Amino acid sequence: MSRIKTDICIIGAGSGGLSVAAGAVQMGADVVLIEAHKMGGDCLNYGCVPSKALLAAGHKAHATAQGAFGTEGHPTVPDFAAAKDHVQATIDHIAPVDSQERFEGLGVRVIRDRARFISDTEVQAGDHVITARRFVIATGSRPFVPPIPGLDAVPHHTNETIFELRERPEHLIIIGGGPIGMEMAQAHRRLGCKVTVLEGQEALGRDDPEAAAIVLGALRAEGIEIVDGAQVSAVSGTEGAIRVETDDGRSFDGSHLLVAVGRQVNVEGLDLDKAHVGFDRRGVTVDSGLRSTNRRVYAVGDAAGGLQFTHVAGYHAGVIIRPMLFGLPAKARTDHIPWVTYTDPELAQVGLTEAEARKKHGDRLFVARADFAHNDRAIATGQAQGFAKVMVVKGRPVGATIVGPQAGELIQIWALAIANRLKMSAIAGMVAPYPTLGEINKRAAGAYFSPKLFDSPLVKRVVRAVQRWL
Ligand SMILES: Cc1cc2nc3c(=O)[nH]c(=O)nc-3n(C[C@H](O)[C@H](O)[C@H](O)COP(=O)(O)OP(=O)(O)OC[C@H]3O[C@@H](n4cnc5c(N)ncnc54)[C@H](O)[C@@H]3O)c2cc1C
Ligand SMILES: NC(=O)c1ccc[n+]([C@@H]2O[C@H](COP(=O)([O-])OP(=O)(O)OC[C@H]3O[C@@H](n4cnc5c(N)ncnc54)[C@H](O)[C@@H]3O)[C@@H](O)[C@H]2O)c1
Repeated sequence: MSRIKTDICIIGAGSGGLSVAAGAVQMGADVVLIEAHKMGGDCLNYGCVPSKALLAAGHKAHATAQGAFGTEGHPTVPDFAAAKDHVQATIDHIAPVDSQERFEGLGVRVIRDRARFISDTEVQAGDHVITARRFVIATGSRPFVPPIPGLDAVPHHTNETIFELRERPEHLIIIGGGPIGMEMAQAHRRLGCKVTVLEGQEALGRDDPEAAAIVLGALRAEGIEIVDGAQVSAVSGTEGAIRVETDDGRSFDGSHLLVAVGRQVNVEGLDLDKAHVGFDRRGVTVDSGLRSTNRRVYAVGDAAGGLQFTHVAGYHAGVIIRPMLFGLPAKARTDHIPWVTYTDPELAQVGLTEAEARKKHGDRLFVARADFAHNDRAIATGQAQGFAKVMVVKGRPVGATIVGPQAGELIQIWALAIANRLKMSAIAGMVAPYPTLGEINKRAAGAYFSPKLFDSPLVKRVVRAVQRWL
């Protein structure tokens, strides 16, 4: 048994753990990083990266099939295996950034084994016992596979296996209409599969309903069957002939099954009780500074039990570096976190949705809105569908929703504004290049000011008075 003493011991080399390790070691801390499986975690291997690569392959196939503006479309059956080659090539391209070699090059000691606490101050991983001043739990999450009768006996995929499938599913049934379900639905549809999404409540139910309706309408128009209120209650059959039943007595037949009904955090097996670290099924119990019930132990990313996104894991890393390295206080905010569903059209959100803002701020809320139908660039590119709406309270944005082309890029200015508590005037005062999709944000800011300027009797009186003197 080897004994190692270090400043910071991180469990999990996914988005969160890698960000803490890179930051801490480059600022002079002694760092041990423990990974049981693949460097890069979910995002690189089974999540963001393969899903966006598969969507990109689907979007290309779709654009080729469609043609546009006088260029003839070529409705061929896309090469599904080639799309998977693109997925793997994308992972391979990015992997060196997350690799053991890179982190060892930075000075991190990387241990490839499963870690568990053996006391308040010690973690064991294989033959190593690591004593550290601070520990970081960055163990992420895995797909939740619900106890649906029959499911364990029926071949099914999760995000951990679907990207390996090289033969095109004839008819993919997806249980769950969240972001994973909808992104995978469109990628597979555009790569030539028949797709049915069975959603127990409402598809994209966490998003603004008006924006979600635009995405769902577009997906349905491509031929994806999306069934709301379809709570799956039983599954039967074999590969190629799968039957899914819902609790209202309906049944759906398909060739393949993908389960995408949410995530389960990886906290079991860590022996957290031996370190007096509290947890429940949502994750490690943390305070606003991401510190657990054991003051030496922090949690970041999916394991911290909040929003589950790669950029949140990265943000968490920045938050805990301050107290761990400098002894300074830090708090994690959630009000400025954006998220994007990368369907076509994209759906992006930061801060409060309209409904949340209405509930929190009541009559003080002003919703400033602009439509892509009036955005010249969107018209020129044939993408003039969707909108931006900005929730404004006392002259400052508290939330923004964008649905339409490149919504994920366009939301960033509102993420900046909310993070820095900028006023709407900061956006309205910006000159946006013409013609860009980004003008929609300036126009939304303008929509906030225009009633104050154009509908105000006071402004009109002042202008008339000044005109007499000029
Ligand atoms: C299909 C899909 C698509 C997604 N798309 C996006 C997206 O577009 N944008 C976005 O922001 N987010 C996306 N996400 C979410 C994102 O992948 C996660 O939020 C992110 O990976 C969380 O990072 P993490 O560091 O907390 O955990 P992970 O990346 O899961 O890393 C945790 C690591 O800890 C290791 N580990 C666990 N237990 C132990 C142990 N006991 N000892 C040692 N190592 C251990 C695991 O092997 C893993 O490598 C997507 C997720 C999925 C599933
Ligand atoms: N673009 C992105 O940033 C992105 C993409 C994919 C995933 N993610 C992350 O991964 C997380 C998990 O995504 P997800 O889509 O798996 O989960 P989710 O919790 O967002 O959605 C799961 C859906 O499954 C439904 N459901 C649950 N049980 C069901 C049943 N028995 N029958 C039918 N429907 C059922 C739920 O009502 C819900 O709408 C997301 O919350 C997000 O944090 C992010």
